[in-house]
Amino acid sequence: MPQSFPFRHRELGYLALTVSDLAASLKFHLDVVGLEDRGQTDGAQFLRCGDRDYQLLLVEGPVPGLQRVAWEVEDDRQLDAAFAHYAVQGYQPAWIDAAEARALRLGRAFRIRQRATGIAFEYFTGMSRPVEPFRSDLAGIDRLGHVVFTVEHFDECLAELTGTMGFLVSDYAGDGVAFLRAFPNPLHHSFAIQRGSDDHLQHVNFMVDGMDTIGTAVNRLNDSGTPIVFGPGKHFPSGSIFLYFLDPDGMTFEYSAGMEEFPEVAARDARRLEPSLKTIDLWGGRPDPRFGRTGAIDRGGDRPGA
Ligand SMILES: CC(C)c1ccc(C(=O)O)c(O)c1O
Ligand SMILES: [Fe+2]
Repeated sequence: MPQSFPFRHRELGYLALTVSDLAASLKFHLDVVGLEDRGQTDGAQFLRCGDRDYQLLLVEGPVPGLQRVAWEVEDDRQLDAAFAHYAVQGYQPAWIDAAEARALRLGRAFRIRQRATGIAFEYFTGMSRPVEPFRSDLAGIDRLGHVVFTVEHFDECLAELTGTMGFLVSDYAGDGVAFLRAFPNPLHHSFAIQRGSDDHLQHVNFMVDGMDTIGTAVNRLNDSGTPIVFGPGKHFPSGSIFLYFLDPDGMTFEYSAGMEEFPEVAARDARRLEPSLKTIDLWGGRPDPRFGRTGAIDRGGDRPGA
């Protein structure tokens, strides 16, 4: 991390997703995935798996995919610094208005659009905090973990993420995958990109509390008719045990247990891992063809910063 970088992330805050049938997706996320229902406002469904009010926001629409990736920064000073930084860099950041912030249960937030992909990034502070800690008896989820995109212009995207957007590379798999941490958050990756022939959502990850939870999930997913598309297996880069499955729209979600953490100072350098299937699954599994295929990137609309 360059010492001069002007803002500090807290964590990946929430993801806003479009789903084609909100009732079906809500049932899936409550009864199969194990998220907590935090209610609806203006047709948007809030779902929780962490210490803030929500980590997933579902909105019904014709094209399933990602609306935005939202990052919590450490405090209001960091938010103002991030806004000023993006303004100087020519991103034209736009604050959301007070009514939208209230509807989203946030203090303040602004949005930009990533140049290489058109992905909307939101930065916020002040999401409301429930008094009760989150507990997922069904699925043992600890938190929203990371989001991964397939991108057409991989090199430009990576240069932007590490150049102007404040991410650090934890590992590469060949020259086709980069795992990125949101400085100074210690997780090996909160964001990753893989090289592809177009831009789309690859998967959304929930971190869970252990191997038993992954094993139990295999049976729960099978019993509910949820397609498992990769795993259980073991990722070499982060050292996690993983399981990928599809939501009702065919978007890929992942449970993973365990992840390397990085110190803020004197972190190890990024490794360039061999681009083999073994790097992705040390146990020798192979993904189903549906793995990481579905999920459009919403590049427009009527939201501020869009
Ligand atoms: C297959 C994808 C890109 C992948 C690879 C490795 C890890 C990890 O090491 O944790 C992931 O989480 C992935 O999603
Ligand atoms: Fe993942």
